Amino acid sequence: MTDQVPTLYEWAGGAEALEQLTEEFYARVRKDELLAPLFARMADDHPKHVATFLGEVLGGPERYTEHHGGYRHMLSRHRGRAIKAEQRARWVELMLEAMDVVGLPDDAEFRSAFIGYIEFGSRRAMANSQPGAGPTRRTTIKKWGWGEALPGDE
Ligand code: HEM
Repeated sequence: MTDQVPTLYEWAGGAEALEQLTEEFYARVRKDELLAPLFARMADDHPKHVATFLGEVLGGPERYTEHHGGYRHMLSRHRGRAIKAEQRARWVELMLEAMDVVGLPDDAEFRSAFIGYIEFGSRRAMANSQPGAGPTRRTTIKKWGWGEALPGDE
């Protein structure tokens, strides 16, 4: 039975859907007064890399680990950035907007699981970005699943 449950990655629509999401999201980030300064030197392929990272988190192929430096690279990109609480909150807000604009599935089960990860990941990113943040015990990308509500639950 459990084998038949799709991954969040499959449910979202795979790599293509996640790339659309991050393109839409970073287009908003670039225009946002709170976030634009943090991302002023972001490379053109940044949205694609974050889509690859999210795909791995959501149970898709482990491409970020295999080709983009994995967990440690992601961590190094947040280190020292001193992300502020209001910047994190805006990041989450724009991500939720982008999900609707690109039409990610909007069933309660998918959204609660995905948003749960967005909260988790953004809070970790903020904590690890603070000056003097210590080393993390984690060395690999955290995987995220459906949690308490599987697809089709009422
Ligand atoms: C679920 C939450 C998050 C995930 C999954 C995530 C993921 C990533 C990844 C994978 C990279 C490296 C991309 C690459 O390999 O090129 C990155 C870089 C970065 N992230 Fe995040 N991030 C998250 C939250 C945040 C938040 C909340 C902020 C700030 C408000 C932030 C700011 C940045 C910045 C400034 C960079 C470097 C951009 C550059 O290259 O100039 N991230 N993030």
